[in-house]
Amino acid sequence: MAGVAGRLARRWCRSAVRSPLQVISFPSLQLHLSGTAMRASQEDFESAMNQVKLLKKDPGNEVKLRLYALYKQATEGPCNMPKPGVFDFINKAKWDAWNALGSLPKETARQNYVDLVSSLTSSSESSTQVKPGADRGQQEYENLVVTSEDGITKIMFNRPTRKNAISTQMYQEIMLALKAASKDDSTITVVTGNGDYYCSGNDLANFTDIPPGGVEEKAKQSAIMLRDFVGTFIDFPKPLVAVVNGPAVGISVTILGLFDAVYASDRATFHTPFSHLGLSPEGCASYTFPKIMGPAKATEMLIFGKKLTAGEACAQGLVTEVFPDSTFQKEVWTRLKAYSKLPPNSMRISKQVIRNMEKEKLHAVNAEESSVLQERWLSDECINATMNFLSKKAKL
Ligand SMILES: CCCCCC/C=C/C(=O)SCCNC(=O)CCNC(=O)[C@H](O)C(C)(C)COP(=O)(O)OP(=O)(O)OC[C@H]1O[C@@H](n2cnc3c(N)ncnc32)[C@H](O)[C@@H]1OP(=O)(O)O
Repeated sequence: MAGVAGRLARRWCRSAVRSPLQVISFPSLQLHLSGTAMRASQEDFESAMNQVKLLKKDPGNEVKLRLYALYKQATEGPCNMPKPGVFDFINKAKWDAWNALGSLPKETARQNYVDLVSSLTSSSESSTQVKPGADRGQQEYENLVVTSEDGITKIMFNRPTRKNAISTQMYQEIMLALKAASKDDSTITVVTGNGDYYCSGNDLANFTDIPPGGVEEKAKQSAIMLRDFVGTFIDFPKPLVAVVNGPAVGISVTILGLFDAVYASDRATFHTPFSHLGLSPEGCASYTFPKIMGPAKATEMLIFGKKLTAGEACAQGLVTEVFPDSTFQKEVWTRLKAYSKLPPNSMRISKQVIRNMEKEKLHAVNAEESSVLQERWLSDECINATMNFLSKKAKL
């Protein structure tokens, strides 16, 4: 283990830790954070405070609630306050958000708070550059092509030479693209892949970019990023559709349980080889998959790594409908264009009604899965499997 970690460590690059501690104050919820975050210097703190003051837009109640919850968790630990009454709407929403963090450690909550504020500053910068409804992204994103047409924003994974494996930068880009899509004037958002694959999951080379803090620090940063990434899907407010053009692996499969519809080519396969990689499920699949397909079928996928055909995934409820590959694009886009003309507010509200009861639970599951994976990434089983893939000794 030490030898392998050492080999990984030698490949580590820079990655100076930028951890601003910020104070955010908006009229409806006065949120203050004081004290010192784990890795934030006083200088970072002051500069971050200034950045927050420059935010042009109120980030909205959902984000403010998350900030509130993380702040409370970071400063007071798990929620142990009595639940406010049902008619005390604001305090109940705050209590719900805090309580949903369960036993998330104070340190992690503190760091997540800092990261959230940092992502707010970058997404507000990007949203000022993005024109709603316009083709927005070819130069803005390195690993995505984002277009908006006919009321549909399409987010396409664009690393076909690596089977659309999701690099660290790509996780960030997907979060930014989703945040922009949630605010643009499209009615439906679609995620798809360029090339023969939909997505080969996490880029296994992500774990070779180790920061000065070492593998433990890397695992911690990855868990934070994973939690934020999956959280963006949980909170996505509009109908979200996956157009699965080819094989899908790992995290690109697990998050399908958070989509509102999944259309698949009959070339697509669905594979979550977590045990083979020394990992454990993420993307809320430990909760959504047993719900969707029943525990026995979920076990075959999530524990034994059984690869499903598109037809099998459809029979088990993970996929909405399968199309022959030869007509896949035409049929799916014709259908989506028709759906995109439905009244947008009605669709959003229906999604809320269908999903909102589950949100709290999903955030708690996400936090738990991310913290379990933080440990897994440091295990011999996982390090050896990653090294085997990277040294070309193993493939799925
Ligand atoms: C960090 C925060 C979040 C983490 C969340 C946890 C997520 C978990 C997961 O997603 S687990 C799943 C991880 N994915 C894999 O294990 C897939 C690995 N890839 C393969 O087994 C194969 O590449 C394949 C079966 C997907 C495709 O095989 P084949 O058709 O033979 O193509 P190649 O192997 O030649 O692939 C072409 C090129 O792409 C590189 N590549 C493909 N997938 C990945 C990947 N996931 N990570 C890194 N690189 C990948 C592959 O190495 C080839 O590169 P090369 O041309 O050899 O340089």
